[in-house]
Amino acid sequence: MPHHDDSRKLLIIEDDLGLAKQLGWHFLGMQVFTAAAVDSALAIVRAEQPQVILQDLGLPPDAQGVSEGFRCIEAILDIQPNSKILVMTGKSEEANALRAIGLGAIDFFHKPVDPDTLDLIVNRCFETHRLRAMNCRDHLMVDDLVGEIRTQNPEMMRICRSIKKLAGTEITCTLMGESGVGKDIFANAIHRHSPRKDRRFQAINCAAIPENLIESELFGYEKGAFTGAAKQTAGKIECADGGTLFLDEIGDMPLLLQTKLLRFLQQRTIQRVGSTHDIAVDVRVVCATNKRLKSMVSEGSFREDLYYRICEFEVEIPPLRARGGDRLILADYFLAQTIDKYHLVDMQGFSAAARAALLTYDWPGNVRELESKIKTAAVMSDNPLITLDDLNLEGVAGTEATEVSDGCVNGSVSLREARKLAEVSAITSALDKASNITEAAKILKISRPTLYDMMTKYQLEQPG
Ligand SMILES: Nc1ncnc2c1ncn2[C@@H]1O[C@H](COP(=O)(O)OP(=O)(O)OP(=O)(O)O)[C@@H](O)[C@H]1O
Repeated sequence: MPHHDDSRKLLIIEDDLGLAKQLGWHFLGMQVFTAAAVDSALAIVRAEQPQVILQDLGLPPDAQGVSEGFRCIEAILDIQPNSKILVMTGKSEEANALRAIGLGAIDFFHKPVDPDTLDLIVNRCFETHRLRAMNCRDHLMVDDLVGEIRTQNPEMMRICRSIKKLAGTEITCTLMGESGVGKDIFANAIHRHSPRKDRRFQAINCAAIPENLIESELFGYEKGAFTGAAKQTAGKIECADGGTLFLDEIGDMPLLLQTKLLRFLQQRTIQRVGSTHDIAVDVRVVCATNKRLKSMVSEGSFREDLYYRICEFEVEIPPLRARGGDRLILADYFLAQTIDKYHLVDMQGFSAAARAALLTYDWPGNVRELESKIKTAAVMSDNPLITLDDLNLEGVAGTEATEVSDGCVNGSVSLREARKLAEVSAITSALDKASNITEAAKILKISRPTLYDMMTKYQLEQPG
């Protein structure tokens, strides 16, 4: 008698009742549910949340076709994105199986299936589900740490943990990284998790203020200090007293002002323009820049002493293209936000080719670019699934023939696209789980050189 494990729930979606029963007997060791059509399957998914689903593609009323099978995969993943769906197909249905993987199924096998192979695949799915659920808990934990930051990337999670620790201190830190990687939201997170959270978060974009105004903006001025100084005015630093001062684009601060800022950071006092009176100000300083400050120091355009003063702790936020599966997590997140905001009730997600492109595109504008592409695509798309064309990615040709009617995708993604998507998803998820290439290659059961080749081919980055 096999050991019975009630925590394992398996749903079999199969309209051949004989086969469904036979499969049910095979898995006596777990809770098994069966359904013969999409609606009854979805009802079970909602009520029981099975971790693993064995699904036939030919389901009534389209038992000879695949439209119901595909609809079922999408609807299940909509309800429960972490479901592990295994697709059962006939021998000649490789293209459909790959397309199912493109839609989010984890694997497929041909009928009739060898019982030992079936056991292996199903057990592996339960294990993958368990690991993913653990990862998600970790993700939620990090989410809780830093508010709206969405990530499952190990390097980003490490950064989130550092930020949490850093927040409780008075250390002056500088966030580095390309434009749009999320420096602003990290700066905000530092403030919200600090003892100063109930006081002001005062942000200044040093690149956005004309050079001749920065000084008075930062330090304030006395009445009559210059033409137009009609009344005594406190500067941004003074206004931040008790709270956090966020100096964004610090690399754009003019040299002369750098000297004045350094003096403030050393003495913690300011003098308004037109005054020699020192005013003590108690602020926590956080800086951000997309410039290479160290090179600026060597070139003489950034003061070395200021560099060391603001970089007591340096955080390098990786570009989006180096964050593996985060691209899909963030894409889903921004899509959900847009659906909510604009009540896009018919919008269901991304087509397989669009998902593949989300993972392989370089995202030079990082998260900001991703956010704006997804929002525009969701609002402008005429289809329930956002297509590659809708995303309008520079240098990526729209090669998708996706026809949509009645909420079902009838057109097909080319076999090449589906294979690419399956490979990219598998590689990024292995890279996310593994701490190095060797481990990732092991998970994927391929050699390291092969993995390197594939990463180069799909422009995927190494784990941090
Ligand atoms: N991990 C994340 N999770 C959710 N939203 C994010 C994440 N990272 C960035 N964003 C969003 O992406 C957009 C750009 O982020 P942000 O403004 O923080 O980037 P930045 O690095 O400060 O850019 P810049 O250097 O141009 O100022 C914002 O709308 C932000 O909310």
